[in-house]
Amino acid sequence: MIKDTIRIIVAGPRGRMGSEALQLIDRTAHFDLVAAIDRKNGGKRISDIDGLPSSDAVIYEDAKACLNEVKADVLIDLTIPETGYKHMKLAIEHGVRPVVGTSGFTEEQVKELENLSEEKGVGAIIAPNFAIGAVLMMQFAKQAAKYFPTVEIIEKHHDQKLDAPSGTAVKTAQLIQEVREPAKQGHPDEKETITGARGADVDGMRIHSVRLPGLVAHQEVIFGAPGEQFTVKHDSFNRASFMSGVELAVERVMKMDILAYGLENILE
Ligand SMILES: NC(=O)C1=CN([C@@H]2O[C@H](COP(=O)(O)OP(=O)(O)OC[C@H]3O[C@@H](n4cnc5c(N)ncnc54)[C@H](OP(=O)(O)O)[C@@H]3O)[C@@H](O)[C@H]2O)C=CC1
Ligand SMILES: O=C(O)C1=N[C@H](C(=O)O)C[C@H](O)C1
Repeated sequence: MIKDTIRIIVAGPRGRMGSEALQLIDRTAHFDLVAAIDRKNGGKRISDIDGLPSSDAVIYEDAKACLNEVKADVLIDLTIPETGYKHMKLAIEHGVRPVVGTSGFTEEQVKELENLSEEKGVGAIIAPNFAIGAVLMMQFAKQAAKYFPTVEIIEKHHDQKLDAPSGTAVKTAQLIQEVREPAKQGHPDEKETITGARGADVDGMRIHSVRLPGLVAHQEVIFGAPGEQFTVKHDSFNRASFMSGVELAVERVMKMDILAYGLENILE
């Protein structure tokens, strides 16, 4: 079956994820890179940048100008939280469907974007993690939390990551919150002698963020009960692990008219 071409803008094309997304577009017959948004190299073409695929797509530094001048169906954003949020709003206002992997949005920002997407009838996806295994790990964690409400999340990432906790850990905690009553964990009288020792507190469950060179993206969710422990774990060893999710999101967003927060909402 011949699929309709999907015209795509990528924001953050020089980044670890953005450059991987360009390769995905390059090898996918019905994906067409029509422009990129970067904070430098305005006016150049993607093929002018060392290490990026051969493409005539023009780079814009001004996101608004890009969306005004270029006909596009989807904006893939893989930048930083403040920029990703602005790009997402702009895209929806221009009728371009955003697929956003950028992490670090606040709950209020997600809510605002949900409302905007619904109001404009423009589909959108925010995926805290595009790796299918990570999505399953989050769903299994939610399922386990019904039976094991005492839980700690340990996420481990490369040391160039800007946000902590990771978007995946935040989403995991939110999914667990749907089935777990708030309850303080640990000893009722426990005290941190060094601030932060017990990690971030979400309704009494804890999130710990590890940042080390050599890591990519890893998370374990550890459930404890008297005499037993249950762990759900996922590892991304490279950024190719995220690309099947990006591809799926680009395909699915074309048929959507509201925002989905989390890839689990579009998996069949
Ligand atoms: N959902 C998922 O599955 C995944 C999500 N992520 C998230 O994706 C985002 C990007 O990650 P990663 O690729 O590792 O990060 P990188 O730092 O490698 O890439 C980010 C890119 O965004 C660029 N950028 C920053 N500001 C702007 C701007 N105003 N306009 C255009 N481009 C801009 C940066 O430019 P410069 O180089 O000049 O700083 C850089 O090239 C992060 O939020 C990360 O958490 C990462 C992996 C998987
Ligand atoms: O910055 C990263 O690398 C990643 N960010 C996302 C997150 O914050 O969860 C997804 C993945 O963990 C990789």
